Amino acid sequence: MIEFNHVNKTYHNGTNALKNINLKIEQGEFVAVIGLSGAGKSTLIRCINRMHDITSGHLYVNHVDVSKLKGKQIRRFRRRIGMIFQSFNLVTRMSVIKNVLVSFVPDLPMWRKLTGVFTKEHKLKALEALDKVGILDKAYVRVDQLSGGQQQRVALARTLAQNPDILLADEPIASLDPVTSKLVMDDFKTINQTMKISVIMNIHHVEIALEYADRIIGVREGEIVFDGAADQVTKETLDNIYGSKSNETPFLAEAN
Ligand SMILES: Nc1ncnc2c1ncn2[C@@H]1O[C@H](COP(=O)(O)OP(=O)(O)OP(=O)(O)O)[C@@H](O)[C@H]1O
Repeated sequence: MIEFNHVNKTYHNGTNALKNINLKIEQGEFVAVIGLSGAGKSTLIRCINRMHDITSGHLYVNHVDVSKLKGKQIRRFRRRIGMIFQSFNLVTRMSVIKNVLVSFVPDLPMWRKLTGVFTKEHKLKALEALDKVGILDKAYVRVDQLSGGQQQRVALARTLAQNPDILLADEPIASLDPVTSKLVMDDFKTINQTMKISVIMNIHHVEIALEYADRIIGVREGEIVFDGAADQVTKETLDNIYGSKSNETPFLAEAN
């Protein structure tokens, strides 16, 4: 479970990115965080795995007080929380399987990871993770020979190999075409449903958020202005989250 208790986040330049956030996310939920650019979505997600420190309040992940973690504890804590980025974060000159294998040696520097010798068991686990996202046949292909959607699936497989409880995804489909985006979202959904991994995703495509997520959190100027089931989201909800800009945004036209 993830629990925010009166959480505030102020950056060094004085930007108040999160204001009194109170939130509980149970294990296995699929949550989409939506809102305008600059609303605080990334900050919200990145506080969960301590990529950002909160300024005040309490943030618990599986009853661990995240702010109290130090050094090695943070690295160990992050192993159970996968993170997927818009830019995939892969080593593109290397094979797909090597990119997945690095997840087994999280504490080594990247050069040691990539030159490291891996056990047969690690290789089998990596292949299994690739199979789960449907790209087993690409295991020995260089990443730079794959499409964007396939690269995002490699990133997903690398995260799955870590055996996470939680998957944080920061705009995972922002650089993908609509068809590929759906395929990647299908993977997230399957992973969420079959492995009971919580998915917390920051996403700009509202219609996709409503289609795939069970729960929608609407953020506006650092505050949660909506928190409810995807099927409860109305045009008024979106107007409240996006303000007057909602009418100008084409992807909102399909909602409701
Ligand atoms: N490292 C930082 N230092 C200072 N201010 C920051 C930093 N990161 C984000 N901010 C500010 O905090 C606020 C929230 O930013 P955040 O990136 O969380 O928004 P977002 O909703 O994810 O936006 P986008 O959809 O454009 O990624 C914005 O005003 C932003 O300018």
